[in-house]
Amino acid sequence: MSDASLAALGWSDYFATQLEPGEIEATPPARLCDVHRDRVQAMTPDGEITLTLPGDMQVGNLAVGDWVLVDPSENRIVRALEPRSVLRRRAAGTVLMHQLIAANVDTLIIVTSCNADFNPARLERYLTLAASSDTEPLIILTKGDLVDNADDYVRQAEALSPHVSAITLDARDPAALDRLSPWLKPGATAALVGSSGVGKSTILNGLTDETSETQGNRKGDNKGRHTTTARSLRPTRSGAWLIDTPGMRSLGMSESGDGIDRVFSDLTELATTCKFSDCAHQSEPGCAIQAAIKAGEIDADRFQRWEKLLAEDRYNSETPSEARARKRGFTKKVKASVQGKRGRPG
Ligand SMILES: Nc1nc2c(ncn2[C@@H]2O[C@H](COP(=O)(O)OP(=O)(O)OP(=O)(O)O)[C@@H](O)[C@H]2O)c(=O)[nH]1
Ligand SMILES: [Zn+2]
Repeated sequence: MSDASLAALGWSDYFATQLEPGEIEATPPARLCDVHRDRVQAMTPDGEITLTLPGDMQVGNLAVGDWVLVDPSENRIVRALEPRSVLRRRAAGTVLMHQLIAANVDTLIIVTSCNADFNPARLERYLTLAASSDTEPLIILTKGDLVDNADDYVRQAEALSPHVSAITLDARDPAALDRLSPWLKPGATAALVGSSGVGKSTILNGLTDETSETQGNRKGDNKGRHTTTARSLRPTRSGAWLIDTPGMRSLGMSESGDGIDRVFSDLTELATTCKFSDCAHQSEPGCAIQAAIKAGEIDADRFQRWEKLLAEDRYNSETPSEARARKRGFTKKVKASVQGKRGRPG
């Protein structure tokens, strides 16, 4: 197995540095392309394999996109490598739990359209999701062909945060999809999120090719051997990978963590210069936020959306017992304990 063929699957130094000497030969790496309750599928430079889990490992701790080390004699996972990024959602239950949706995603492609779906608050939530999961956000504004002012939408989208790129296109036009190539280099991994009907399937189908030969085929092997195209991790024609699972498509934005601080880094920073450290940015004397709004330096609507996201994040990060306590009226006490948890991993 060559480093080049592993790199085509998304392998990088980030994973190589987690290995002990000799480990890569004894227990070769594989990348998960399908995670089911009873079975895990993985890609290797030699094709796709079905893996079993060791007794002390639960399938819930694995996600599509993860790298694992495999005992080749039994096709059994030995251990999972630390992912570079993780997308997760809050799971229903009595304690605060998370469900893993995808691992090792480089770019979170946020899809919206240049019309009724365009909504700054919704986009900020997705940007927050990208920031809290260590993925790079890219906003795609579809249906640019249906409006005269597509560039206005691009400007509005890029104004949402100091750290975002946006492009507009007609998702049905294959030539337009070529503009995504900087984010879809060989070995790179992307995932698409967005409301129903904005064009996610159109983009996915435009970038992938069901009949293309997959990794198992080598040059010179003309036997026509085709490995099954992975369903959840799909290869693009440019050699990148797209994660497409039902969980990914319906990924909400309830778990924001420190992502909000990163998307609104300019406001977070400005707030540290308010006179009072617990300033609510309403009518306190010496409030830097209100002063900046008055001076026209920041947009009042954006400030309101920031406040709303922070309040929602506090609410969503409550465990059921904290929620009961809040409802009983111990608001202050709960708030303090919930705030202490912000930004904690998993
Ligand atoms: N004019 C135009 N139509 C588009 C564009 N992108 C998507 N469409 C159309 O919009 C409709 C919905 O697109 P889909 O790709 O199915 O949307 P989706 O986001 O996958 O929707 P769900 O599967 O419900 O999540 C289809 O009829 C597409 O042809 C675009 O850029 N321009
Ligand atoms: Zn203030």
